[in-house]
Amino acid sequence: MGDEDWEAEIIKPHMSSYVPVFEKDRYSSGANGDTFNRTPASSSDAGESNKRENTTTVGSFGAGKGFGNRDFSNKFEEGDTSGFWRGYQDGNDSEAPGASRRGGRGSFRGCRGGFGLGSPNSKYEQDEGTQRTGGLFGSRRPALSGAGNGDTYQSRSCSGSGRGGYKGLNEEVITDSGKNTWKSEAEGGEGGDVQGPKVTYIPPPPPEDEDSIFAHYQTGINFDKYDNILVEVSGHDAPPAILTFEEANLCQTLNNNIAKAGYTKLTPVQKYSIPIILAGRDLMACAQTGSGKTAAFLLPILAHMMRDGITASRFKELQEPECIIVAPTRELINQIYLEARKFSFGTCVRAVVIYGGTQLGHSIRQIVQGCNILCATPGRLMDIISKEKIGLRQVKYLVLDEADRMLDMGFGPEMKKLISCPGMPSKEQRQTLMFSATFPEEIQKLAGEFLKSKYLFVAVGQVGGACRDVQQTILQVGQYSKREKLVEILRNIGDERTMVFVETKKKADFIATFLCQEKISTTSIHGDREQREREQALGDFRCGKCPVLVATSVAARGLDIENVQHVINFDLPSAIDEYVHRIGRTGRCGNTGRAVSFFDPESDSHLAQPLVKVLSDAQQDVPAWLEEIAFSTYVPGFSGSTRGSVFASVDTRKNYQGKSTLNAAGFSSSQAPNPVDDESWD
Ligand SMILES: Nc1ncnc2c1ncn2[C@@H]1O[C@H](COP(=O)(O)OP(=O)(O)OP(=O)(O)O)[C@@H](O)[C@H]1O
Repeated sequence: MGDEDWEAEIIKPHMSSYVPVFEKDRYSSGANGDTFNRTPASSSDAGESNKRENTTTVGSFGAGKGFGNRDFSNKFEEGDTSGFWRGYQDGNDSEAPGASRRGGRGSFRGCRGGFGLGSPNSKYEQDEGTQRTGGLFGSRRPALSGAGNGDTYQSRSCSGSGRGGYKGLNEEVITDSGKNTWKSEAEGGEGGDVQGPKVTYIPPPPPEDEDSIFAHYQTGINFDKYDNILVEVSGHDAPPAILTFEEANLCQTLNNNIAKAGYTKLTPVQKYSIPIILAGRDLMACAQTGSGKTAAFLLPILAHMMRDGITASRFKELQEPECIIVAPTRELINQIYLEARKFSFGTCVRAVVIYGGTQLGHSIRQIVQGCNILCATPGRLMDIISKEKIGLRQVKYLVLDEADRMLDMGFGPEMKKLISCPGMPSKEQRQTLMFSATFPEEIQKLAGEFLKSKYLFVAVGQVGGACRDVQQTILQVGQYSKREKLVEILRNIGDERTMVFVETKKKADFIATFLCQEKISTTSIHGDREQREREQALGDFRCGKCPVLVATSVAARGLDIENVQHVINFDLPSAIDEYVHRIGRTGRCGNTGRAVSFFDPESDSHLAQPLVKVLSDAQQDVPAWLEEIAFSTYVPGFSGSTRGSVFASVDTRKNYQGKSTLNAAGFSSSQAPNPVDDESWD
């Protein structure tokens, strides 16, 4: 997109969006069971929808093929290799780059802009539709297309035209190793080399009233048990932990905001991280999912800003934020932004969020109004920097949330570009903070490039009460029995909020559709859905309208949703760390939750050993059959990723000689008085 384009976009008025929801009320099986129908939200929707429908569904299951239950099941199990099923069963489906995305196998090809969803914003949408239809790239939209009388649910509208697929703004990338290292934004950003369809989505502004800003959920019955969790701090001259918010000596406004947020007690990661950050140290912190890492970095950063007498940000074409926070998914960065807005309430600190899948002009408009804390996904951040709307000279704090993901091969290159951008202060001149629930050894080594050599490492243990916050069950379920088992479990669960994780985007659509057919209100989120659809899906799940959310790993990290009581791993992820993040969507902040995982020995045997380790570390029952598989696939020297028996990850600075301290959180300070050879570990 050229420089002028975003300015043109700016004058477009905000348009509300129409978003599909997989919901039992709005879907029904066709009379003959062949077509999965969607009742248009209104007749005008339908009209608009049909007018714009321009979908070629050759080989896809929109063309009168089965979405009736029986057909569905037969095709799946008999291995029909036509249309959707072929793509699906090949196991590559939309995640794979190359051939399968570009068609050639008959699945999900040739759809050019066909998103037949009715929208009252016809002009606006038509513009978008025109671009999609006429453009080089096929629409990525998971169309619910209004074709003919009954709308036909097309799970994935297409994956590119004959001229090669557009790699979307939010792709899950399968690397050569087969490891899914999706990255949300970095590919094909609006200002990047790869030109995609013009993105016009403007997210609705968050509510402004104080009650909404400070809305929070209750800590759970196990919150107090956090006090017994072991914490290890490694590195030297670590400042002592604090036991209370008062000890942090924050300014009155921050204290008020903390109280309004309902925080009365520090979590272990906060007890250790807040004083470390206040002391100006770089930090790598590894703590259990849902244990308050966001506030652990936001509060001391804000405290510093207030202490330094930050001046109110004002309108300027080039903004120079003091703090940049990056996270791997759009939804997560938005959540972090909302936390930043909450804690900075009543101060002159202005937080801004920008992320892909939304109109670039909108991002720029937000920034030019003033920006002290910039929350961004990597692709959009680099776009905005290249457009010279953000200068980096004033950056004092760089935060990588889900840091292991931010540094892996998906986002690592983007992050390296960021720290070598002109103007970005060197690591000696800025404070760099990394947070995650998992820190594999190889990633810790990469992190050295970003952190001062004397950074501190905080590892919060998972033994004690918190380990039982998520009750983990592993069931041996073969591929062809999974759907049946899923329905059985969901029927037992009733209306309790449940996230169902699957491995691929197509499968997410497929399972969501299947569940709707089973009259279970379901929505889905994955990287091929339009951003407005993703946000709507999350909204519907959050408010309980759709108590089941089918998701790919795009939703595995960071999302903090009240009352998620269950996580079901319909497919296990390829890596154990991802498993840890996924089950962490439940059992947050001292609440309890359950995770059920379908283990298919055909495809999941490589996970047996790390799973046994994770289960036993968390004091969960380990099924005998799993132990047997783990034993038969025994890999000598395996240490369960980088896990120790107490901590999810440990400091891997190999020749580290400093004393690390192991304390029940908050009971004593941690000091590591012996200086270490700072470079010795790499
Ligand atoms: N001290 C506290 N008291 C009460 N609630 C808290 C406290 N700290 C955090 N919370 C709440 O706990 C929830 C989880 O926090 P947060 O999302 O920061 O966890 P996290 O450690 O970043 O999780 P993940 O690893 O999944 O990203 C949030 O709703 C947050 O508001």
